[in-house]
Amino acid sequence: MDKLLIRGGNRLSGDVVISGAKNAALPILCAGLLTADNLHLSNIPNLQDVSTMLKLMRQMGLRIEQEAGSNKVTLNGGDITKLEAPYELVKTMRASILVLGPLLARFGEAKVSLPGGCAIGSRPVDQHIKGLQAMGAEITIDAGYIYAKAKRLKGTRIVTDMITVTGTENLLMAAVLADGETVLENAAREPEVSDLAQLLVAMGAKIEGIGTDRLVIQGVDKLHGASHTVIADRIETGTFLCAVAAVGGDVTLRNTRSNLLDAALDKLREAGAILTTGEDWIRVQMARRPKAVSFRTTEYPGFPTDMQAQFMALNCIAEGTSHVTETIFENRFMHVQEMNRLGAAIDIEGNTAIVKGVEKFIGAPVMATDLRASASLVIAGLAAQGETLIERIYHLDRGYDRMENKLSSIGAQIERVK
Ligand SMILES: CC(=O)N[C@H]1[C@@H](OP(=O)(O)OP(=O)(O)OC[C@H]2O[C@@H](n3ccc(=O)[nH]c3=O)[C@H](O)[C@@H]2O)O[C@H](CO)[C@@H](O)[C@@H]1O
Ligand SMILES: C=C(OP(=O)(O)O)C(=O)O
Repeated sequence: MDKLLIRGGNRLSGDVVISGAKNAALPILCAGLLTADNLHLSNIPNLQDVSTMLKLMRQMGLRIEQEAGSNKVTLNGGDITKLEAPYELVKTMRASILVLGPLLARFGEAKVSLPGGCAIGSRPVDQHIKGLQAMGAEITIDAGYIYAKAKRLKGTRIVTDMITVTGTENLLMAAVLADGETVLENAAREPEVSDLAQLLVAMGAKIEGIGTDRLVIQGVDKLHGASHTVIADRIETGTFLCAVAAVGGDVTLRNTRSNLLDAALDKLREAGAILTTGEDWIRVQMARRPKAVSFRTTEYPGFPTDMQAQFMALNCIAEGTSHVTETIFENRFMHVQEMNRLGAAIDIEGNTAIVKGVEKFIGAPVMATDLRASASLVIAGLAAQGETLIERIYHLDRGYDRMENKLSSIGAQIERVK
């Protein structure tokens, strides 16, 4: 199993090109199930979850063309034969639940494995199911599979109990081919939801309220092909910004947008980073020890839960004490124990971590437990004195496009070892 070996202490400098967003690319690939025409997609990131999603799509009968070494993918859903997402693929990637809405909307039938609970929380899909049932689907759950059937989904008003990102995306993809009007209240406003909605509009869908918490969809009979460029990955962007803020340096991130992560950028400025931004770049300069910053995670446009662990790494070596409150997932502090192994001083009280800044991390062997926890350990390793060996980095590979290559190119000493 691959591991990452990091020798900490190097300042970072140079340019990094940010990839397309994982959390936009995954639902967008599922939109390929909604039409028999070609979807031409660009800026698809090269990461494990995308490979898994493409494998799932191929199994269903989608034709996929992908030029080697390019970030372009063409999908054709003209010959879909298998309306099923099996456990073997769903268990490695939660986003595979996103095939449920499109399959049901276009083919009236789907069999999708229930995604298992994972390290960050129980993550049920009851809101996806409740919404589809409200649209007239008959849904049963048997032996770990969701069996869904509907002659044609019917538009209706759906109010989800909480804001759910993939729940909104699943119901949106169901609603675009439903009969009549669907109103999604309490919709997620994450930029990745809007990116999916923009693609659906390019395919002929009728959607109003994009970017708001109320999406109004007029169902159409058929969608057609389209071309779309996936938005920049704001979480990859934030991860690199945190790395520079933790170890110091001067780095410009290209192909990204500062207005996708305002809350995180405010916190970085508070921590002492100097940020300058252009239309598609962000420059970060850090020449001091970071200052501790307190925050609570919330839905977009608030501080993203997917950046909590990386900022925790920064706080560990900051001047002062911070309070970090996680409000989205009930078990997203798995990195705390590993950071304490690297010399951090973190206590947990309920859903708040109290982080007392220490002078430095000291390198040690640690274990990655989930995707963003892995990224936070990489940041800790880059800032640490001595060597850090991170095990189980398959979590990192799920969601980052060649992270160690990008970090090496700006001066980090990081290598993949067996
Ligand atoms: C592939 C993808 O886009 N993943 C992102 C998506 O995950 P995901 O879409 O799974 O996260 P949700 O927004 O659905 O989850 C928010 C909260 O609602 C709960 N919930 C959700 C659905 C449901 O049917 N019932 C229920 O109880 C969840 O357990 C969680 O506590 O949004 C999360 C929150 O920004 C991010 O951390 C993930 O990176
Ligand atoms: C939790 C995440 O992803 P997923 O929903 O795919 O598990 C993430 O991207 O941080």
